[in-house]
Amino acid sequence: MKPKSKNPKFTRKKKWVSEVEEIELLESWIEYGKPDSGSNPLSIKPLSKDAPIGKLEDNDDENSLLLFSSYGGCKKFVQYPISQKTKDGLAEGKFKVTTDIQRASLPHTLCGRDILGAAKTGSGKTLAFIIPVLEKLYRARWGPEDGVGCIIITPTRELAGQIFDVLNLVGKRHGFSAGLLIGGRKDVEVEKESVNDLNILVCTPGRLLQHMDETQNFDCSQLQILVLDEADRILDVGFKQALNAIISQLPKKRQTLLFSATQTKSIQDLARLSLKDPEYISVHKEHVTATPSRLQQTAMIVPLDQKLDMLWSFIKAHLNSKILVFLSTCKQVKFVFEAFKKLRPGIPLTCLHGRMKQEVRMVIYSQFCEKRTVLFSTDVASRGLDFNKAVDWVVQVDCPDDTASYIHRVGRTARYHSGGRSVLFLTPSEEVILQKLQSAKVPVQLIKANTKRLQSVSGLLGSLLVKYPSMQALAERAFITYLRSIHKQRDKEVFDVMKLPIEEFSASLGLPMTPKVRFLDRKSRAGTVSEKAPQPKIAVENIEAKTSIELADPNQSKEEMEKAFLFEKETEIDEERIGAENGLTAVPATRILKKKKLKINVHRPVGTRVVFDEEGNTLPPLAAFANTDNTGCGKDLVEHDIVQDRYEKLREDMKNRDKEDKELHKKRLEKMRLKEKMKRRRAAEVLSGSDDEETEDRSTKKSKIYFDSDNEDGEKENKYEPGIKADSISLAEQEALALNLLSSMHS
Ligand SMILES: Nc1ncnc2c1ncn2[C@@H]1O[C@H](COP(=O)(O)OP(=O)(O)OP(=O)(O)O)[C@@H](O)[C@H]1O
Repeated sequence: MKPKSKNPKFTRKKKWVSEVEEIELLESWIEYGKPDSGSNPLSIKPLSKDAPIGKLEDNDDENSLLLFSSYGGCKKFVQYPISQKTKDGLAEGKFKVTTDIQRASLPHTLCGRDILGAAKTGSGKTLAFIIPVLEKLYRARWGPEDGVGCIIITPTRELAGQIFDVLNLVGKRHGFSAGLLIGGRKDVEVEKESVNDLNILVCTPGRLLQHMDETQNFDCSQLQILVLDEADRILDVGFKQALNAIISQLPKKRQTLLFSATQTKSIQDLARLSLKDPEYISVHKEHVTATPSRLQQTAMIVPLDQKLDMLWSFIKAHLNSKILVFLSTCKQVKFVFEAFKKLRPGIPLTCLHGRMKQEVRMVIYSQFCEKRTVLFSTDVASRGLDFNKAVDWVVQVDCPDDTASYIHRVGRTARYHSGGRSVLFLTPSEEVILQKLQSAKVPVQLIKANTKRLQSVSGLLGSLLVKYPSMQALAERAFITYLRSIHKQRDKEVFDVMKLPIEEFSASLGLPMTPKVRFLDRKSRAGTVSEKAPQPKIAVENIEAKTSIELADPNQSKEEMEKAFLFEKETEIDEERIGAENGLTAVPATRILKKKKLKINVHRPVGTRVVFDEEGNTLPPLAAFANTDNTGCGKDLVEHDIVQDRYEKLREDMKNRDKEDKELHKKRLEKMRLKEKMKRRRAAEVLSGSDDEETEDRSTKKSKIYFDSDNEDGEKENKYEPGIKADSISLAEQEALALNLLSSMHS
């Protein structure tokens, strides 16, 4: 029974389901459930006695309809007891055959039951909740004057936009009004005026709460159905407060649908949502893997300081692919995007992160849907997004927070019936996550990268940082935010900031000095690290500032390049080896961190202060940083040497680059001059054609014409030899002069 509206505005005036439509609806049900002869056609009995009867919620004051829960076997949408309007919408969207999750959940959701739906990424969960939403309101004869009947909550704005599009497509034959309420849009005031007239809200938690708090008369008291897409994320701590506040304002009597590829089963979460006997529908159970079977997943061990080299080389080897690259922080995304853009890999690059303006985010999202590019992104693009044309590769440069995050990230490829590939870069200390993935039924193959094809970019990044001072700040922020993100990770078994080669990492970003990270005592850190695990020691001296990058062989085919780069030698996940390495890391990292009170200074990198030694020479500030204990003189020197060394290399590199630039400039000038000369000669020939007899005067005339066109004031001046009047020398003389100049430049 539809709840009675307290608000006079919401009294039902119009019947939205006409008699004819109602009969059509019933006929479609009758078609699949033979009614007993002579029985009331509105009370349909199940086909078999064993099949459970799901009592459809009273959709009409007079009639109570029955629906079979055993519709699970129907493969085509046209066979379902849904309205013709929804069927038409589905047909227009070219949705004919149901997917597993749709087939498994629709019989329950259409009966009005609460469900927790779990199915692999890209398996069609969106339609699995859009259809019952439309049907619920349709059967309740919901109309514009009834206000908000459904709320769909989703964690990101892009995903909300995507769901809104599907809703518009499938529900366009219905008369419901729907609105997209997401943050970052300026028109919140306009939204406030119309939000009460909307029937279906697709929103992010923040914006919905804003309306609940600020919009006058905002009324959800008649809500019929609530959907949480990416439910586990919405129920996560990040959204906890907002969600609790939202739920407290919704009526308890409603249908609630939770969907995700990684579903929550926490009793607390379910209690928070006041679910009523929810059905747990998981199509995972029947599958061997938790990820799509068409997804080829690989992982590589890459030392932290070689990650950018690896990423660069990967991109260069896959220039014809659509690649989605995940990094852990906005600053990293910004830095890698800006730096790689300047280095021009030969494929368009874009980036997406939460700090961007919403309009820009939307443009980038739709660009990536259309074009073959590389998109650097934070986890803002990790859930739900269905990039139109298939993503070929998902590259996880930084390790995901947990297995759920991994599943969602790789789920951006291999969607519906298409295939895809993914690669995960793991630092040696993060290798343990592979075990966790395996136990979560995620089949990842550990492969070895072909290091012969690895192209180093750290030297180039160093030069970029010198050339573009703003890049230096970006690199510092990328460095610091990455370390902070690792420090903040909950799973200390996988993430241990103490195990990271910090100096080398800083150098790999092109930073001449390591920005200050306030670890407590560095000396004790060194001690703890050596106790725990062997580090990939890559000497700073070895990171050569290379000034050029090899270009990928254009004659090589795409497949060849990819194979050569990645699959030098593939190995299965070696459980014993992981176990052995785990043995080395037996000391729980949390304890060490607690004792040391790790603090990372974000605001004041040491690199901004100049320190002088006793003789007045400038010392790199890192030397001061190294001097954390009174007796650490030797260490200071080592630190100093390393930094000095790096400085020298950078300086040398810059000198070489300057030389190259000058040469280039010279050549360019030379070309210009030759062009000018040719122009003059041509002008001279034109003039000589009109008067062959003239010689002396002609040359004057010609130069006059030439110089007049160059100088609007009519002032004649020789471009190359100031002080010599152009019309005082002949053309032959001018040419000789130019040749002389050129030859002197060459020498
Ligand atoms: N029945 C269907 N017939 C044809 N295509 C479908 C059907 N259901 C879904 N799709 C298509 O499959 C793709 C993935 O669907 P959807 O985005 O709903 O997946 P999802 O399960 O929600 O994924 P994620 O877990 O990543 O959010 C979309 O392009 C969608 O159009």
